[in-house]
Amino acid sequence: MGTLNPLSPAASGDEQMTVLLADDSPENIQALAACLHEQFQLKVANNGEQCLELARRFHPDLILLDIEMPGMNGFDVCQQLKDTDATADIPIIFVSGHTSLASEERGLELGAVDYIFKPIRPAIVKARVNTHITLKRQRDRLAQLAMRDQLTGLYNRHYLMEHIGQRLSRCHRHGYQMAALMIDIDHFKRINDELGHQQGDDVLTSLGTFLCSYFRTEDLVARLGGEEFLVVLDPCPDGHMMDKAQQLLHAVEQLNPAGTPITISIGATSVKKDDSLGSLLKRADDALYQAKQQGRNRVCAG
Ligand SMILES: Nc1nc2c(ncn2[C@@H]2O[C@H](COP(=O)(O)OP(=O)(O)OP(=O)(O)O)[C@@H](O)[C@H]2O)c(=O)[nH]1
Repeated sequence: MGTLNPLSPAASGDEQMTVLLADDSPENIQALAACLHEQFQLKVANNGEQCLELARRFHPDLILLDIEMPGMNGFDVCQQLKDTDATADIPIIFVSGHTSLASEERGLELGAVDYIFKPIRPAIVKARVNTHITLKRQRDRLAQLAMRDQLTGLYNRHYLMEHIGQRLSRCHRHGYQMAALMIDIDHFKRINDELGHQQGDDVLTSLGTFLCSYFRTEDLVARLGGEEFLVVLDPCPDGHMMDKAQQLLHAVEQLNPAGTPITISIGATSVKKDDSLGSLLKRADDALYQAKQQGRNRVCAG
């Protein structure tokens, strides 16, 4: 979860979900682990700081969080997790000896999805954890359907629209350069016509997998639709953009995706201040048009 390039079987429903247990008492950890270890992969934090660190590192599917801990208490941990983009979406269940309604109310107001009283009852812990894990699976699945292209597993145009803004503002704020490559398979229609639509699909899937492995995980690879892909090189100094695009062109010439020789045309553009997704795509698309006009299997800059 949370990685920039997809192709992981996210939310397929088969993978083991991870639950982070945060409690300073070894007895409490043991009691929770006894309820959950058969079903889930468990991570354990013995204090608030460690909980934050493990949440950032492993992005668990659920956190069971004690309130009274030495140092940072559970409320502060919850607040910090919710205030941080990378961890804000992790569901949290408080598990606490504070049985007052005021404490439960505070926990839920901070964004926890549930609150369990100590001493715990195993059946209650299992039932509530299962409910929230099921909801998490369903949420991940919906996000997968909305944000990924179903054929290739790559991010789709909708994902780009939702997420490119963050990348553009980060690049402007920190003053580094990014570039976009719009990639289109040459004469793709012939592959469909001569080898069949299924072979066309296999070529698209194979090229998508290749693009994901070829670029760094920080870069963003998406399928815009049809036989058109977009790669956002993040970061990419201006001087490197054309080299990278040329290298890709040659790599694809050698690739033979699904046993079919192909070439691609690329429209390359560097990101400008005040770019929107629309203006970026327009420049890349115009450059791609030039590459097609000039005979294909080439890169043009826009
Ligand atoms: N197999 C398959 N074909 C698709 C998919 N989406 C679009 N296509 C086909 O992609 C082809 C695109 O054809 P054109 O737009 O004429 O482009 P082209 O043949 O690649 O020609 P140039 O881009 O000018 O080099 C059409 O035949 C579409 O039906 C898909 O998901 N799977």
